[in-house]
Amino acid sequence: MTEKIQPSLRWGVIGTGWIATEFTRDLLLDRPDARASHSFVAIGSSSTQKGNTFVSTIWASASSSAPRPTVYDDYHSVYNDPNVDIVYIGTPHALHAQSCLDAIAAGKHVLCEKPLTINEKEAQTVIAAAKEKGVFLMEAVWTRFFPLVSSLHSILHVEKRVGGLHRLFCDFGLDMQMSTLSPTSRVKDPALGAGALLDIGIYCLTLARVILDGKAGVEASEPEVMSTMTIVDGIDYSDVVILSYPPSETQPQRTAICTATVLHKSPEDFCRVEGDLGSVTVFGRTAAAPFGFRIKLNESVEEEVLEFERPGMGFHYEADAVALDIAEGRRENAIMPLEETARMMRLMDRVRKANGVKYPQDD
Ligand SMILES: NC(=O)C1=CN([C@@H]2O[C@H](COP(=O)(O)OP(=O)(O)OC[C@H]3O[C@@H](n4cnc5c(N)ncnc54)[C@H](OP(=O)(O)O)[C@@H]3O)[C@@H](O)[C@H]2O)C=CC1
Ligand SMILES: O=C1OC[C@@H](O)[C@H](O)[C@H]1O
Repeated sequence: MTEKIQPSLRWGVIGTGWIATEFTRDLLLDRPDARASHSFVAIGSSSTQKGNTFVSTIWASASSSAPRPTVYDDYHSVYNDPNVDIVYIGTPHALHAQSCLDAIAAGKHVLCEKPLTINEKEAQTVIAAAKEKGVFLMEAVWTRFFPLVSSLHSILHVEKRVGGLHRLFCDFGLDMQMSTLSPTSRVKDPALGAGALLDIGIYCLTLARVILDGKAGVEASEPEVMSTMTIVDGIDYSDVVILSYPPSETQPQRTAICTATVLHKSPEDFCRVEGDLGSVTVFGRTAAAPFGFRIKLNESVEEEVLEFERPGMGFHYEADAVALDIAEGRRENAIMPLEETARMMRLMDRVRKANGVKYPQDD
């Protein structure tokens, strides 16, 4: 029997901040169960010194066999590097659209951090460009790829352990110490796309979709939306978004109450789903980093606890999925399809518009 060749990707990374560091570290981990292999060939940074520090810090602890990437003091050199298969975009929100367009124009596949862009209009432009160029594009909503999320979906929608679902509560709160941050911080500056909804609220909306929508894909039903936002210095510090899904042939009416704030840390039990037969509580560091969930059936006093370990932070789940897609000639991913990204951007546009939160890109 011939051994199947594992897909491999050569990454170019732009931006050398927090997420780019964690993403790169994770993909360099030795993983016995890896479904794909990843190497880093180019890093683009605003400065060579920053880029070199990024590489020396990460590669100091990476496997010694991992080759070091070329460091560029700009992003365009990464897009134009012939050794790069795919560009990972880890810059602030407002830069995503242009970086995606530039990478796509250079013929590169793209994995771009969430949110793909500032609004749906920009997202549609980027999606159209990727389709026209025939390259792969995905918004890096990494949580969708966690085994925890697929297990939760299967327990709720295939096994139907808690029966028909009624309500979901999900909170993503972080104390970002806003008063101490520079006005140019990406989580404070509206020009960079700051605001709780686009940065962290998106995770609760994602869990609401994955959990309350049986299909969680393009065929999912459209909810009614109600919302309120607390706005400080032009950005939303705290949000409440209520999604009300109409009853379907297979499910009763369902309501999701999604909250996000940059002022307070949410509790470890950050999400609860209630159904006819019981409830499920999802716990973890945040809605971006769930560790497990507990199932409590009405008839039982015991809770069943499922915990999920992952090597590193868990960024390899999305990266392996991308590598498999590209190796098999797909130009989008079935778990995070482009229409789903557009739909999520549309939902966030509606919430912002209803509450008067506007970015320069909305004009
Ligand atoms: N999936 C997840 O769990 C997470 C996702 N994210 C997403 O990742 C993206 C980046 O977030 P994060 O890593 O926290 O941000 P950081 O501020 O830590 O890093 C952003 C990097 O982008 C580059 N950059 C280019 N222009 C600017 C600018 N005007 N201001 C600041 N940085 C700039 C810089 O790299 P350089 O100077 O080298 O060019 C900087 O280091 C966001 O889209 C965010 O939503 C963030 C955290 C977690
Ligand atoms: O995606 C994210 O998840 C973790 C948060 O710390 C960060 O601000 C956000 O961008």
